[in-house]
Amino acid sequence: MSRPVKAIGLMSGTSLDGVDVALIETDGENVAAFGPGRTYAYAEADRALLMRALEEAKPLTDRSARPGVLAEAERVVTERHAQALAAFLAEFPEHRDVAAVGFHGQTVLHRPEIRLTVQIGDGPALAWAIRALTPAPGPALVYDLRAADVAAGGQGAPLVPAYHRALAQGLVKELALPGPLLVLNLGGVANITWLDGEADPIACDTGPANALIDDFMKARTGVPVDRDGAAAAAGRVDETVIARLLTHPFFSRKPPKSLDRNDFREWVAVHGGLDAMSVEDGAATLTALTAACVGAILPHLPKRPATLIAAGGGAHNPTLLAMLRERLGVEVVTADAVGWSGDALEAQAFAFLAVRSLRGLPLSFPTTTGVPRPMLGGVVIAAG
Ligand SMILES: Nc1ncnc2c1ncn2[C@@H]1O[C@H](COP(=O)(O)OP(=O)(O)OP(=O)(O)O)[C@@H](O)[C@H]1O
Ligand SMILES: CC(=O)N[C@H]1[C@@H]2OC[C@@H](O2)[C@@H](O)[C@@H]1O[C@H](C)C(=O)O
Repeated sequence: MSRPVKAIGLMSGTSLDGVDVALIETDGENVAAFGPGRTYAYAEADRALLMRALEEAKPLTDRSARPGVLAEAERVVTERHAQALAAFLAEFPEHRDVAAVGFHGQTVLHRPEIRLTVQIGDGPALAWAIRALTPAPGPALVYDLRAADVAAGGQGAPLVPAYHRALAQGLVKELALPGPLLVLNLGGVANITWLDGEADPIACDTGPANALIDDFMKARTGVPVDRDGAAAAAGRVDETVIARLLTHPFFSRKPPKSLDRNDFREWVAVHGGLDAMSVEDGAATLTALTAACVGAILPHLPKRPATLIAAGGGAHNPTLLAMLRERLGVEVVTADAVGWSGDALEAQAFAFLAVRSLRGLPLSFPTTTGVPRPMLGGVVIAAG
């Protein structure tokens, strides 16, 4: 192992729930130690602004353009990240000597088929803000981590597989979990990494995870979450709807493949029949859809996974975990149960990727994003 450094990852995911901040010690190949992780929730007004930004980003063709509300959204995203980092370093002053910060930003549009992915968040402005929070020379900041992959013809997502692989190496040794492993992130969108010993990891997005559930719950109850899957547990799954929704051509495509947060919104609005369902039945059907979409990836994998490790916010939803067990017929464990942090995993991954970027190591691979060759990535603002 090269000398590990302290790195912080900052992630604002597709669920638009807040800014995740996490610290790890890493050399970009292995993880020497996990530090703390925190989520700083967006206020309702910020969330509404980001929702509008997603709408207004739809016609973008230039990834640097910030028309309409996007300029304000970028300013707010940058400010919330600076505030989140300030709060984190105030709580953990012993980590002000951090060497690297990975800044994902907020994806507002993802169209890899036209080589376009747009993450808002002003790297130079955040680097400036970080200078005031850390002793000189301060950390290097790495941002815009998806652009190079997409420009080279890759999907630009998911990027966490390199991190999943690093973590799984330790796990296989320590816990002797039966493989192959499937690491499942249940954020706004769901993505998987399939890991089998020395084989190249296979990764892709699988379909919606919480975004559709959150939007449905917000529209029907005013609260954008089905807390602990309570509504879904009380409802009845409409299997006809699930079967109809799974006819979308995305599900027959082999990995690598990736999604925009809202790719299934219209499809579900047209084919889901949710308006006619009770809150419980709608929640149950959308939760089962998430599990069924993960099931739909299994035929595309070289070998059936023996263990599924669930991470991301959806891992807190016991109804969803039960549906995954039932539909996939695999052992389902949570990331926390294997000693990882399900809530901090993505932010940790961007800390890890920042260090990889600084060391000139690839972030993505032909089997994870479909990029033609292992790909470097990230824009670096050096310390000092
Ligand atoms: N106790 C809970 N019960 C049910 N759902 C929950 C619970 N806690 C979190 N969630 C869901 O998890 C979501 C947040 O997940 P997470 O933070 O992993 O998403 P993200 O990182 O924003 O998304 P992505 O991984 O797609 O970028 C919330 O929007 C909510 O729907
Ligand atoms: C374009 C984009 O931001 N994609 C996100 C999104 O949220 C989950 C899934 O879709 C995943 O592909 C990706 O995030 C994770 C962190 C990734 O790149 O691995």
